Formats: sequence, structure tokens, C-alpha cells
Amino acid sequence: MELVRAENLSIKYPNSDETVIKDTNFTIADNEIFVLVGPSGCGKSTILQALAGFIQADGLLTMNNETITGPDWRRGVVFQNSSLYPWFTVKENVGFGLKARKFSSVEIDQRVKYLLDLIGLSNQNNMKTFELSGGMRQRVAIARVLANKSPLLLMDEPFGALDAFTRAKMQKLILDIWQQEKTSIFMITHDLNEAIRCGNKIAIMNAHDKKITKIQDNPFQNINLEELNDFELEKKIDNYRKDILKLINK
Ligand SMILES: Nc1ncnc2c1ncn2[C@@H]1O[C@H](COP(=O)(O)OP(=O)(O)OP(=O)(O)O)[C@@H](O)[C@H]1O
Repeated sequence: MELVRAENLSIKYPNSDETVIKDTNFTIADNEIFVLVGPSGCGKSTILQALAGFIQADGLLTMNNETITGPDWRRGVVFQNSSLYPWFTVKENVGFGLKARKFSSVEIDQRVKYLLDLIGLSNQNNMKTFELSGGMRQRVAIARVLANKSPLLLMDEPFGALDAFTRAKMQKLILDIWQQEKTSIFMITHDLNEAIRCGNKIAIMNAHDKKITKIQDNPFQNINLEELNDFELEKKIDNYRKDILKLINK
């Protein structure tokens, strides 16, 4: 089932005459991980911001056939350095959105407990977030968004600030979460290995066209390249990566 549809989507920032995105088209299906790659400054975050409802776009942009007109709990956003509430505990940060939406404390406790288990931070539930490592903080940011049961997660370079080892663990976590929660994910990354490990679909932009120029199915989802011991498969993935790079650098 289709969740998001963008048709002839064009975007200008209110303070500028420049058209950043011009006539782009894409759809995101239910329970799909849609990864967007492209060179710096091509407009990836701009598309994410329109999806989040932070900026207005021309053309059609719908979720569940409703035009996106502003931010909404159904679209949860995770940034590279998501700010948590430093004076709140891990548990309070994760439950914050549900409290604001007036869920009962029993419901909040249940959901928060489940999510802390899922992200592997049950033992840290009473820690203040300034006491956590960068990777732990990003896990809390993801759980905070998941708490709302948003059907769509929007992630802008969510692991960009993390070391390679933590990053690989976070990619696995995202895949686990996606399987458990059946959510759709729109993710921006600069890391093609990350795109290949996480995406069902890989969407590509280049520096000139101001649009998504190609969307392809990813035949290699869930393969951790760090642990790969199959030379033939490695070669295939390498060629696939090179093809994507060609389109990015076009
Ligand atoms: N708030 C803003 N007001 C005006 N122009 C902006 C604004 N934010 C971004 N832009 C411009 O829009 C274009 C696309 O920026 P955007 O941040 O979407 O690119 P990006 O592909 O996400 O880049 P990066 O990979 O470096 O994060 C750039 O030319 C940028 O200068």
C-alpha cells in the first residue's frame, strides 16, 4: 500500500528565489525503507523538511492521500544530532510525546518499557541524557519518535556523527525496529554502504537536476559488508555501489 506520494514536487525557501527542488516524483510504500543519497547541497534535507511539514512545497505531497500541511506526530523526525531534554531521564524523554498526547501513565510505562528493551537501554532508563554516549543518545532519539507509533520515520543522516562500529550496530537496530514496528522509513545518508544495508529502495539525486533522478530496488538489503566473506557477492555489491556513484556524480 502506498503511504506517501510526491508528484511534481517543487520547493523554494521563503527567504530565497532559488528553486531548490523542481518537479520531483516519488512514492513511499507502507513498511518500506526509502533511502535517499546524493551530493552535499543537492536538496535531500529540503525534501525531508517538506515531508515533515516544516516547509511548504508546490505540487502534490500526500500521506495516506491527505496533503501534508504541517508537522504531525504521524511523521517523526530524527536528525544527526537530535536534541533530547537534558534535564529529563531516558525514560522521561522517550515517554514525553505520549504524555503530551495525554496517554495514561500505564500506557506510557508499557510502551516506554517495550521501547527501551528494543533499543537495549533498559538499564539506563533512569539516567539523564547528558550522561549517555552519542550512540545511546541517538537510540533514545529514535525511541522517542517510535513512542508515538508514527507510521513514517524521517531520518536525516541519523548516524552521521557516530563511529563506524556504533554506526554498524545502529544500522542493525534500525532493521530490527523496522521489522518489529512495521514502520516506513525515509532516510538520508552519505554512506552508500549504509544505503545498501538498510534500504529497500535507493533514491538518487545529483548536483544539477534538483530532483530524484532514479529510484531502484536494492537487492542487497541486510547484508553487513563488514562481515561479508563471499568474494563474488562482494564484487556484485561493489558494482552496484559504483553504478549508484555514477548516477550521483552525473
Ligand atoms: N533555510 C534555507 N533557506 C534558504 N536556502 C536553503 C535553506 N536550507 C537549505 N537551503 C539551500 O537549499 C539547497 C539544498 O540544501 P539541502 O540542505 O537540502 O541539501 P542536502 O542535499 O541535504 O545537503 P547536505 O548533504 O550537505 O546536508 C542548498 O543550496 C541550500 O543552500
